[in-house]
Amino acid sequence: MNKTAPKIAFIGAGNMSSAVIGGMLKGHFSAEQIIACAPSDKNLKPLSEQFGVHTDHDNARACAAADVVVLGVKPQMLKQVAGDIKAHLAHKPLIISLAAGIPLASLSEWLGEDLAIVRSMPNTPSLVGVGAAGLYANDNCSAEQRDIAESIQASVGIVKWLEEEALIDSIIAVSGSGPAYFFLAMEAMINEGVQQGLDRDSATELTIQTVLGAATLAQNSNVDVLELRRRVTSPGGTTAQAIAHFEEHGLRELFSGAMQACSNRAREMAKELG
Ligand SMILES: NC(=O)C1=CN([C@@H]2O[C@H](COP(=O)(O)OP(=O)(O)OC[C@H]3O[C@@H](n4cnc5c(N)ncnc54)[C@H](O)[C@@H]3O)[C@@H](O)[C@H]2O)C=CC1
Ligand SMILES: O=C(O)[C@@H]1CCC=N1
Repeated sequence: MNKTAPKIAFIGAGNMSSAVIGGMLKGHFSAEQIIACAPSDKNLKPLSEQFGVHTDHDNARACAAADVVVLGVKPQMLKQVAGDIKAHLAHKPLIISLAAGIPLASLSEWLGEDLAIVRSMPNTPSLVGVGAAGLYANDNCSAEQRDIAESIQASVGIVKWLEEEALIDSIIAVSGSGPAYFFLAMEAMINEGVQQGLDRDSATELTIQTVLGAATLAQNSNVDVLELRRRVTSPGGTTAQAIAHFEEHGLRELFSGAMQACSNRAREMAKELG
């Protein structure tokens, strides 16, 4: 393996692969090192035009030349793709699977029991360098391979190594799917802002800045989010009314239920697809 500039093949070039590739290029990786594969040009063209990475329609050829193979296809496609590339992994590249709900046991069975495999659960804010990922490696991974997996994810955001594979399903519930919860909340806030008379552009800009501001403040404060909320909430004031409405209507239970549904679905997918 080329330790300084490993060749990295992304199999699947959709939302998540594009987000990681885009973020990597803003970090210390070069377009020269990266090849993205997909059946059609629809996803590949923007990647070659925007980022200048190599592209190919041939998964097997890209895998045969790679030090690291990142599996970025839908979980439903993974078994078939694994079957197509298995014969081209004799040089034992590091495999990184981004797939939700596909356990290491299935990946090893489909690709080769002796391969070093890391499960990674990133999220789409990787594209702008503020991703959050959880990693879990099988016992075949060397320290050097763990470092490579970590350096790919660390170039696009924060990384947490997990003690148990099952915790990948918790990472999905918190950060893998998490951006969607906030996009939904933002959509609702924008629509209500418009309902109350703001123009859509202003409502959108103010909502985005508020979410960014809250996250940035939480990240840079030495107090917890509960205290930060208290500081917004004047007794007898406006925020208190909004928070009381959320509490009365079970916002906490809604989050718990949604996040449990999320990780339960990952476990179901493992039974259906793994
Ligand atoms: N979208 C997200 O926020 C996250 C997704 N993931 C995981 O990332 C993986 C990819 O998800 P998305 O990027 O959202 O899906 P997507 O549908 O946007 O991308 C899938 C890509 O695979 C390509 N593809 C389909 N068949 C192929 C084949 N036979 N060979 C090579 N490429 C093929 C498609 O052309 C497309 O480029 C999934 O396993 C998902 O669980 C993980 C974390 C977050
Ligand atoms: O919805 C999904 O299945 C993927 C995994 C985490 C985020 N998106």
